[in-house]
Amino acid sequence: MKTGVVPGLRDGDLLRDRCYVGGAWIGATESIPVVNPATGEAISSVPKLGADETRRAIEAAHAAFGSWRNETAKARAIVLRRWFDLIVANQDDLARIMTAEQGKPLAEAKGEILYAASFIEWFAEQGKRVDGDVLQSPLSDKRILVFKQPVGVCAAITPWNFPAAMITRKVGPALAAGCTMVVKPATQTPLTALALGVLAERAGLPKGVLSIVTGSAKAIGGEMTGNKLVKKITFTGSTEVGKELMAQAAGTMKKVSMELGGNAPFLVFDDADLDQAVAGAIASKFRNTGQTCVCANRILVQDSVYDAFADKLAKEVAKLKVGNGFEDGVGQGPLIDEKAVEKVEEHIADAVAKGAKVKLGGKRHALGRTFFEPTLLTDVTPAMQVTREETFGPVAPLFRFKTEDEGVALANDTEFGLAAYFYARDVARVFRVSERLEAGIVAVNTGIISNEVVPFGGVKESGLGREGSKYGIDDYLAIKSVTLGGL
Ligand SMILES: NC(=O)C1=CN([C@@H]2O[C@H](COP(=O)(O)OP(=O)(O)OC[C@H]3O[C@@H](n4cnc5c(N)ncnc54)[C@H](O)[C@@H]3O)[C@@H](O)[C@H]2O)C=CC1
Ligand SMILES: O=C(O)[C@H](O)CS(=O)(=O)O
Repeated sequence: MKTGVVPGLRDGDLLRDRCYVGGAWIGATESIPVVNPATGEAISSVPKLGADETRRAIEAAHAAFGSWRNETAKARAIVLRRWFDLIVANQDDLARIMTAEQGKPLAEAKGEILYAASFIEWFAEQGKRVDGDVLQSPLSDKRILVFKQPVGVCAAITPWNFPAAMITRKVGPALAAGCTMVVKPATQTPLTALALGVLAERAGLPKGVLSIVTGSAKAIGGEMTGNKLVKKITFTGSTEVGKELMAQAAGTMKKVSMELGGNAPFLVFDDADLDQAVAGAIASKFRNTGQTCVCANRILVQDSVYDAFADKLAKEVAKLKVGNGFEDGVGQGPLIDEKAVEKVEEHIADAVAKGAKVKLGGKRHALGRTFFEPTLLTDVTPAMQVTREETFGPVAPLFRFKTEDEGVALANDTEFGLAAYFYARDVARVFRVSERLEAGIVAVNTGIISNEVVPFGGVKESGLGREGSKYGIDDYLAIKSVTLGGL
């Protein structure tokens, strides 16, 4: 196996340049380079697979489904727990592979590995609590039972910004429920996914239960959404692609789960603790260099505290260290690619052209490549692109509002509804605003909402379904009623 360029990697066997299909590691005549976004160096390469290999993975998942679903939930949990233990034991190597291919600081990557592992641990247990029902029959000669059964072969397509967690948040519940799964990771970050496959194999996951395919997104996605053997599609990524996949899946009536784009408002009311609000804004806005779907995308500050908040926030943003994720103390890695930098520049230029002011940053970092200065914009108005589009970068645009009603109306003025944050201390206001915000995930006096217990998902055009939590396994189950007559 190619070891590639991953500083400090101890177990080179985790770095795979082949795909895991039906329990075999396979290559292809063509390959796709995997590049370190911080340095531009080629780390490794992965096979350019297409519809044929995807079909092979789906058929292997179908063949494995019968025996995997017939295992007891406890037996499945034992294998998943072994996988969890191996992920935790290999946390450092997995994080190094992630930092090399995605760029996030090593400490943040280690955090993601534990976050990813938590979904395997959580759903190993949740699988054992999938119970049916015996219902009160309205007829004396009948009994009514409810069975919850695994939907079957599932297919997952995942994004580059959380190369581990977005995979385990899908594979965990699917396998715990008794389903089998084929995963297509993002083209930019396949190595973390393949390393997770190595550990799943070491954990004793039966061949075919999990496959990981890399290559042409359209060809692989087309096979996943069109193949009759696939009963569910689960996708995390942009709303645009999510809609495309949903339309493709409709042809064979597949279940779909969609975790899509966001445009999170971050409200600071006049009764907020401003220091807490600043800490929350830093945590939410600049996590993963602003490349998460739940990042604060619009920071809305009540008039009377606007200047004080802006000054405090500027002081903290100025402390953020930009650099290679392997360097100590770096809190902001590179953006994933040149296209991402151009989108950030476009949003800043549009805002300034329409009257916004750059209080801090505003341009590409002196380090070059895809590094960008953490940026604070003030006097931002709803006429600007940053209001409507997800920046997906380290830009904090500050808007003003006067009244609570105006703040909530501004916050809700978007077709997205994934996360929403606000800082306030008045209890009545906390309940009023929590209930009025149009989002699937609301955070009060905190900037971080991500753990395995929280039901994660959006409303409006941010998606369908919930991942993680005690609800996350439901999307991988089908409810069957059984009526016994003639009693
Ligand atoms: N709601 C959530 O949890 C998340 C949402 N996102 C959203 O995704 C965007 C950024 O992530 P990206 O990876 O650039 O999104 P993307 O939608 O371009 O790609 C996501 C995945 O879909 C694949 N893909 C792209 N086009 C496809 C097609 N036609 N058929 C099949 N697969 C296809 C990609 O290869 C990747 O694996 C942002 O809008 C962000 O908000 C990203 C991560 C999490
Ligand atoms: O891809 C994302 O942005 C994640 O869903 C965000 S989180 O789950 O890590 O908060």
